Amino acid sequence: MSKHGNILIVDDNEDILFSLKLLLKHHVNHVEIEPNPDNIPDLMQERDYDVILLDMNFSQDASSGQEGYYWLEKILKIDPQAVVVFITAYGNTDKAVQAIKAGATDFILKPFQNEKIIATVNSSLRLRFSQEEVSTERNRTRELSAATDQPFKDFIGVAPKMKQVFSTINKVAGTDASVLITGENGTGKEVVARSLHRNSTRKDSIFVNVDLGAIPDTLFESELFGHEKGAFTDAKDAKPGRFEVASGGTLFLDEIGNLTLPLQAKLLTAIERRQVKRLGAKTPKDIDIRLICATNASIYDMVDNGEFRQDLLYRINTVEIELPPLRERIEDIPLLADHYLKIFGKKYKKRIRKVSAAAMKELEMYSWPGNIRELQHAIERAVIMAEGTMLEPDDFVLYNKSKAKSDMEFDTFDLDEVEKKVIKKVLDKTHGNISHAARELGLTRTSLYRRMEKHGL
Ligand SMILES: Nc1ncnc2c1ncn2[C@@H]1O[C@H](COP(=O)(O)OP(=O)(O)OP(=O)(O)O)[C@@H](O)[C@H]1O
Repeated sequence: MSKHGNILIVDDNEDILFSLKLLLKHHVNHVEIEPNPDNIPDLMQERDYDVILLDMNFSQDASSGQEGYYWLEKILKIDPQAVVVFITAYGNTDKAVQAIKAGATDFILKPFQNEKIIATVNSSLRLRFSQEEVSTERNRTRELSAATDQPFKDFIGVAPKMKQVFSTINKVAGTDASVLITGENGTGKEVVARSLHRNSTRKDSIFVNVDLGAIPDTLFESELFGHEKGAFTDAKDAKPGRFEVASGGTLFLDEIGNLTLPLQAKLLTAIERRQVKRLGAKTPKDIDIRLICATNASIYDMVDNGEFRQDLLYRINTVEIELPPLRERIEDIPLLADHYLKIFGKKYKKRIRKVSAAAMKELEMYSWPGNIRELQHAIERAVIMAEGTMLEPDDFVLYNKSKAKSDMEFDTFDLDEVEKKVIKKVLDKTHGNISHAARELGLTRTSLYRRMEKHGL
């Protein structure tokens, strides 16, 4: 047994107190004994106890155990993670079940068997330490997610495809269904995952984000499932995995397409069994997570090519949300540009009213390979560079700007072909809205219809 751990023993029988102290003091760091349960709250204020051994029956009420329950409740109120082991002379299965239901971890029977006491205290300490690791990891993750949630939590979109996304989020957020979010880089997959969590019954619990693309294969298991101390050379301390930390909340696995086939098999087993086993551990732990995955790869092609397991795909895609690239939601560009203009104007203390009409036209024409993230950076840079009160085309440096025009570059000068291409492009942009398309093209609706018919559009 380790010499770690502080133990508090509360029993009105002084003989028991002294014999337990004598037994345990060689095995743990500190043993405190206390005959009067009224002093428990003060003792817990003074020191952090890892395990509390608590008598069920104090003198006034000899065998019902009611006093034990009363003090158990008090202890758990002070420290909901407290590990309490009952001491009782009247053990039977019913009592044991009742005690565990009430929040006790275990119980030991009088008369004592020394080995049994040491084993119980030892496993209770292990439980306490592993709870502490999980809660330290949780706090760390919570701080990180609070930081990433901060500046850009608004979720903007009026394009029909985005309305569909919002409606799906509303329908599935409250369920525990697994969701697969697909979309190019920077289209907002993580934003969607966070919104699903925020609108779920798990919203007061944790959201844990794991970027599978950033974890080397060799660390995958220990990162996701955790490890015990000494499980491998660098495992100096035990560490809970992301699954354990996320238990009770939502686990977001980003870049799921990056997993190798052997790792996919391990992930599938964990999802199916709802259990994970730390590296080096003997027994698995139950986990309760809502799983959200995301990918920018065409996962169905990967299944066809044997690169992604079909059975895993079926486990993770109960509901699918497809995020459109920014170039297919042009009407959102002015809204997003405005949104980020406000944020960065404030950040850099610049009074910039708007994006000029000429600049906005360029933004709308650009293909945005990096999607919203690229737009965000473009606006940030423009805000920093701008000298006037409006963002002008020259304030923007768009990556491969020529790409902006690529749709409008023609490999023919045949006027008919060029006309067909232009009309098609405008119809795409207006999502087939004839009135809007006609207005953009400077045509009447009737003449647009006539031209569409001519080109078979
Ligand atoms: N609808 C939206 N409204 C406002 N901002 C958004 C929206 N969608 C995404 N963003 C912002 O765009 C940036 C990229 O979004 P996010 O990280 O969610 O994309 P992603 O698809 O997960 O990217 P990657 O594939 O690279 O992980 C973030 O800063 C996010 O706040």
